[in-house]
Amino acid sequence: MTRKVEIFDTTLRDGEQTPGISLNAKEKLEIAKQLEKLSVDVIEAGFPIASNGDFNAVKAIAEEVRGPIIAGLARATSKDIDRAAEALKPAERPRIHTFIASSPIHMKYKLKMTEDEVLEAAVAAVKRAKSYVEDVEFSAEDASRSDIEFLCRLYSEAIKAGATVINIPDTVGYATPREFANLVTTLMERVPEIDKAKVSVHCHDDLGMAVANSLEAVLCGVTQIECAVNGLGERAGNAALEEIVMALNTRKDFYKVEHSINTRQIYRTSKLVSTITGIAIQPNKAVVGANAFAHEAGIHQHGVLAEKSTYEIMTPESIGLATNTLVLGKHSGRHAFAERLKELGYELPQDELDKAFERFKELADKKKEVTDLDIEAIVEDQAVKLPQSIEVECFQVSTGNKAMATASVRVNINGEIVEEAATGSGPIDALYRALERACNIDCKLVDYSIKSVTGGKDALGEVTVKVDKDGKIFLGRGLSTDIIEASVMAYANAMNKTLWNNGNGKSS
Ligand SMILES: CC(=O)SCCNC(=O)CCNC(=O)[C@H](O)C(C)(C)COP(=O)(O)OP(=O)(O)OC[C@H]1O[C@@H](n2cnc3c(N)ncnc32)[C@H](O)[C@@H]1OP(=O)(O)O
Ligand SMILES: CC(C)C(=O)C(=O)O
Repeated sequence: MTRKVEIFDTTLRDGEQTPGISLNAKEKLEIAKQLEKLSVDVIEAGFPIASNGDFNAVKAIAEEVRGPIIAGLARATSKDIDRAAEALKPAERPRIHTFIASSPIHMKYKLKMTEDEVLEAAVAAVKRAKSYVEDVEFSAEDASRSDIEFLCRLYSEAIKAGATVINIPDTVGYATPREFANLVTTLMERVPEIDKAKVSVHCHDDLGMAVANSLEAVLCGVTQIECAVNGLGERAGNAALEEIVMALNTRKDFYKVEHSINTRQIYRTSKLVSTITGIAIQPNKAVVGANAFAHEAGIHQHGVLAEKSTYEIMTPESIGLATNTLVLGKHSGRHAFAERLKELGYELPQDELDKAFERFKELADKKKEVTDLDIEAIVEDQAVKLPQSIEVECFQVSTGNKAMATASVRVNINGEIVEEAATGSGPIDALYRALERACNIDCKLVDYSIKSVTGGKDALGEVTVKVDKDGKIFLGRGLSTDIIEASVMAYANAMNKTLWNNGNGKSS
């Protein structure tokens, strides 16, 4: 039978120790209910002695959440254990998690206790916890920097005292995967009573090795992993739940273990935790980051369009995400662009598609990401385009609150290059006057409007103008990330139409 690894979620305890997070009982309960849906085996709901608020949160979770074991943390002291027991009273499946540090550094400087005193406190704590609940977890804090002889003695005595779970923490994220595997294996071999308890690990991410260390421990035979959603936790955080679970899933061929997590709830859980804690998820975060299922490069997009597994080792659906995304940007290719146009309902003939793709690439050089609205704007702009008799080759404008706006333009009118300059009440007015002079068209601007077609600082601006020429109104549109350029394009577009109306336009 395949071994099962239990997922002990400590988002609400160690996760809450993330600098800047303080959750109230209602928020903790909401997260706990989502963790229940995620189907974690254990929810460490808090540290009841820490505050009345945390006591109440653990109690509320113990009252309302059914299914997972509900754990409360306690130092190896009577008052902590009594408080934890009190908070956990309503739980269907309570667990008291008691701990004491075992490393020379912690014992000498923090606890000011000898090995024997720590051993005695640990045994007394486990026994006291056991007097309240059947399920007692014992952790030797800073195990990875502890003396192995002492550690074996400590775990052995904790199990004899009634611990049902012994947890091996890499409290300060110091161990390397090989060292941590050696530690776990040594304890498995040398603690005589170890088969009477579940063996757990709790890894921190100070050197970015929390997930790797936890997974190494799985290979050594541990049956519980402690982790937190989005990798939250003290300092650099804990092993990220979603990374561990998806590694076990995706590489089941390698780890060969079962777990109970409903992976389709991962994305929702991650979002909820991020929203409630206010800790944003970095875009390149494994599994749940915004880019985890996004492809930008043309070669990758082409591969994914042909067969998703070319560049996706797990499906977005498996974590509860509707779909992957092909992000259109400067690295994208024709395949992805054409596919997006199709999704947006545009079926363009090849020559128009080529033109639109060219404009898309020009825009992508200026913008980080080209959105659907940008693409629609490009296609629609192209659809209404008449052959251009007037092409603005370049323009320049200078303005200031204490200076007269001056503009110059160079225009190609049916192959003839004309340069002109003008002043105006503002940069747009100056440019429009220069354009009128260069094109020798006597028209009047009757309406000017500008709007942002897309969001962000690098959004496309769309300028629409109405121009009166001999009593007739001509509409012009311009689109650019530069609103001055969009204004020039819009006016040139309207003037171009006046020429076509007069029969002066020329097919380009
Ligand atoms: C590795 C971990 O993540 S462990 C969990 C860490 N989490 C937290 O500390 C969050 C909640 N903590 C708190 O609210 C507070 O620290 C409390 C309520 C637990 C204790 O507060 P205070 O009584 O004011 O003590 P303070 O936090 O300043 O110092 C810790 C005390 O606990 C002792 N202690 C630390 N760990 C343990 C332990 N496992 N068993 C027994 N005593 C311990 C320390 O030696 C120190 O004792 P001292 O007051 O006699 O010097
Ligand atoms: C309480 C223990 C498990 C802990 O949080 C740690 O050692 O990091």
